[in-house]
Amino acid sequence: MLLWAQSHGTAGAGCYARIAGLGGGLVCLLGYVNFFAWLWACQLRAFPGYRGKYKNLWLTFTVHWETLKRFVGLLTSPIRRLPDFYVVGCPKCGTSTIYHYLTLHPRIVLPAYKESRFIWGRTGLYLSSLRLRSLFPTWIQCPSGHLTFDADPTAAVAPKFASALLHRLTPNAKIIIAYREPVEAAWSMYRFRSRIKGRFDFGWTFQQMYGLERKLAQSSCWAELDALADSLDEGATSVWITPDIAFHGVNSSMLRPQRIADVLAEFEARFGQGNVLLIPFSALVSSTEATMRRIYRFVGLDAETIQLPSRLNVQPEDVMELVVSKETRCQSLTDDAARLLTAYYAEQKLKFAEMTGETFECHTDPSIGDVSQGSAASEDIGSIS
Ligand SMILES: Nc1ncnc2c1ncn2[C@@H]1O[C@H](COP(=O)(O)OS(=O)(=O)O)[C@@H](OP(=O)(O)O)[C@H]1O
Repeated sequence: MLLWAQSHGTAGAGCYARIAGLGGGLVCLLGYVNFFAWLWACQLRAFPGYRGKYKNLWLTFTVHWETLKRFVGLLTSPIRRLPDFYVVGCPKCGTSTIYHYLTLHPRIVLPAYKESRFIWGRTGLYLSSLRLRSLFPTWIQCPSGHLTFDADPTAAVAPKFASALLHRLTPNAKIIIAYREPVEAAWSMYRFRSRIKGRFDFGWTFQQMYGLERKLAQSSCWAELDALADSLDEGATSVWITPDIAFHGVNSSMLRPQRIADVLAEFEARFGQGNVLLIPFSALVSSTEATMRRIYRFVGLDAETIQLPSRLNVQPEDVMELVVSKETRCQSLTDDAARLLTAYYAEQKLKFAEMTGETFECHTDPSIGDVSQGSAASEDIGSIS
């Protein structure tokens, strides 16, 4: 080529440069297309609600901007921080409110997302320290004396696996667990999930969603996750999950994550009791400001001098990229749902009470979660699964 360019003088050299430029451009374009397709397969798997937000991924400017940010995130992983603390649950227990208040503290630096969904493949099915770092600020953005965190309550879906993974990657992290009367929280999740546009279960009835989750509960995925947790406990520093595991994790967000006794037991077993803070939903609702100051103190931040709004109710759609239908399907808990959910959580509630001495306060309806209804409904649970 060089000899050809010499024999054809400057015109030949210009032509050569153009061909090289075109070739280079094509390689970059193919690389980008490849990365884009891979990244959005991960994003949509971990966060099906994105489908409602972005109708046509390829034609949306913000999607390309997000793609570039994630590319830079992955490239610069080695100089990024790992989270100092996690809000691991439970869903529908005020985690968006907690997240919002955390963002108000001057010594807290925001992660890329409110919920990383890292354990469900946000950065691919290979889960390692470098992949996790890519979602958090660099050491320059988050210098010493500052903290960063992840508020991902989907960790409560598979607490054994999540605690084993997070403990392996960040053994000194602190853990915050908000909890709420589980029947009420599960019902809140049903109402929410059935209104997220773009999800396959948009508009579903409670029976449909309950049936799906009972079916997913039969899968061998949960045993696979437990085996992965064992390998992490034995020293593995990274694991691969499967697309099937990711699907089960993301779509089991109504029933499983309210198994509060299991969530608490798994995280305490790995991180130690002193590093786990339980936040009752009732305290968050009645004294949001004081509860947030408690959280700041727990993670080692100044809690006294900062000004806070007194009582905000932040909804997940305010802090996540979701489109939620305004139509509110059947607001109050149906008798049928109350029976099924009460039976489902009866054992967990007793176990939690034994572990902590805490009881649950109900906000929507004091009759919710009456354990006496439990045995009558246990047959229904069997028949649906
Ligand atoms: N301050 C305050 N007062 C009263 N209620 C509050 C408050 N903060 C959060 N909430 C209620 O918490 C529910 C949302 O919880 P999450 O943000 O954890 O949801 S999610 O898991 O992120 O989807 C959602 O509950 P439901 O209204 O029952 O759906 C919010 O209304």
